[in-house]
Amino acid sequence: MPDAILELRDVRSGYGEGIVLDGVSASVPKAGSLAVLGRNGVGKTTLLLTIMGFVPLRAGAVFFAGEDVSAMHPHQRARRGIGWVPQERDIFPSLTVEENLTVAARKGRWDLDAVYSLFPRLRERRTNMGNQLSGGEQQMLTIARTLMTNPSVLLLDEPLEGLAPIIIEELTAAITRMAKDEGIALVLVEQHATVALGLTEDAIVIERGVVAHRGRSADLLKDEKTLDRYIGMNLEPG
Ligand SMILES: Nc1ncnc2c1ncn2[C@@H]1O[C@H](COP(=O)(O)OP(=O)(O)OP(=O)(O)O)[C@@H](O)[C@H]1O
Repeated sequence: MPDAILELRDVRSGYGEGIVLDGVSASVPKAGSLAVLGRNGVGKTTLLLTIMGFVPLRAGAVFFAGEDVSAMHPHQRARRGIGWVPQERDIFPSLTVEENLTVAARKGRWDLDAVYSLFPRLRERRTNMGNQLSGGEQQMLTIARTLMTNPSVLLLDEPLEGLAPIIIEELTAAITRMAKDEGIALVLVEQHATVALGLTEDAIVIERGVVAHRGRSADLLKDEKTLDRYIGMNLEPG
């Protein structure tokens, strides 16, 4: 697929002797968005870790902007433009919000003004230390910090996990705005299928190491039978 920013070809990966993903293929168009769905433990996080290079490939390949990055270290992939937003809210606790943002900065459309306009709460908290933030604010800062590196694709690992409804609303609004940004593609791992499908154009469902279903997010959102079969109860946040 020539217009793909990210492409996984028959990806096989796992931990030690164990194989988690066993032939996963998927692609994300430039400025497109892909939801990665599936029950607990099917390998959604492993998929993101494999894209970043933290979990080694056993077979297959990962292409970014047409280049095979399979043999590259995670920091090389990050420098190429793959932005990873980990689940565990990775910020510097003893730096201020603004320092957390500026240490990550690379030239591009996402600068302090742009991320503050996406997350007004961070502008209000700009002089607070990282460890003085609520869980939701830490999640916003983790996303904003990755945006400051001006990635071409952003990998989001369960960004809404454990957050209060009001913060979930703010974050989904921000993710919607990011998804509309011409310059950035999204891969969104999320347990809550309806939220993830509302935020993305395309979706894959992983089961037993392979892509069990793929399609347009809007179509899957209406397809209760398929959702129930592959994902079960995790349809709503909370
Ligand atoms: N560091 C690790 N070492 C060994 N096995 C691991 C490791 N991390 C994850 N696994 C296993 O790999 C499988 C996939 O885990 P992964 O976290 O990718 O799933 P997930 O779909 O993201 O799950 P969840 O929705 O619960 O976050 C699970 O069986 C898990 O126990």
